[in-house]
Amino acid sequence: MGSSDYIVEIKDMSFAYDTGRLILDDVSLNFRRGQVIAIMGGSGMGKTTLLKLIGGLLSPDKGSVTINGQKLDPKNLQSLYRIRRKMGMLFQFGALFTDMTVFENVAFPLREHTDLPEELIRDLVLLKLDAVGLRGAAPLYPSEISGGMSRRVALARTVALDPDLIMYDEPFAGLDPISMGVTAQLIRNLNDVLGSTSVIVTHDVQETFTIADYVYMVSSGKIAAQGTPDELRQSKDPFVVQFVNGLPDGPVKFQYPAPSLNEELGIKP
Ligand SMILES: Nc1ncnc2c1ncn2[C@@H]1O[C@H](COP(=O)(O)OP(=O)(O)OP(=O)(O)O)[C@@H](O)[C@H]1O
Repeated sequence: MGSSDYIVEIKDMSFAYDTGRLILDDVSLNFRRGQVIAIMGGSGMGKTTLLKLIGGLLSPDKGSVTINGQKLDPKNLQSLYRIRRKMGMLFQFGALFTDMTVFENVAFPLREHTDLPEELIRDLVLLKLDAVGLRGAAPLYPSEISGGMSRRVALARTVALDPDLIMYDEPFAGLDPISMGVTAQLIRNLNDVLGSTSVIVTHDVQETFTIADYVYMVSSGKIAAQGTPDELRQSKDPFVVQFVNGLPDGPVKFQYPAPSLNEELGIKP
């Protein structure tokens, strides 16, 4: 473990894809150990890109990402794999392997990355499934369980190797309100039980504010606001007010920039 209070330190980082458009523009953020951190913002604001940069799947054009005191260096693959081994990533929907049982899905990372004996794998898988309330579903196939249950199995699989840092991309997408609440509480509980740090990328203010310790709001490549959920709820910043209350128009415009409608329809004023 690094000595710093922060498991992730991002310093003056900028990133553009090949198209050249700057997706992240000189952002700095630090994730404190043990916390649940949310990254929020509208569609296409670069949230998933940020997770990929933290996971070392992309590398910054400028600035640095430090995990557990070790700077990510895309050229040093060995170090990258070692760091990544302590990360759990659940990317959008986290599809399960449909030809494997629930048990085998959760066992998969253990079999891939460890040489643990079969009895120990069995115990670890059952413990993880128990933590998400699905020990009884171990012999079932993904086609035999609901979407909400599949998400919980994917959570169990993500934490199978006891990661220090768990990243979730849109963990609530496509879930009914009850499953959303269950998933949110599970993310919080798994984080606390495992003593890890969790990062959630999401649009969902309601669920996120109930479990997050700290929230970053991303807009136009910058950190537009940050704080605890309480601080953000009380903020008078028009961007934060619009986002927290889900208002259709505000500093973030409902209309994509365009000529006036009259002009475009050829209507003379
Ligand atoms: N491989 C890529 N090549 C070029 N541009 C990309 C690539 N991946 C994403 N982008 C662009 O980068 C921007 C940020 O994408 P990203 O997926 O990080 O946003 P996001 O905030 O996670 O959005 P959403 O909430 O809709 O998933 C978008 O405009 C997207 O079109």
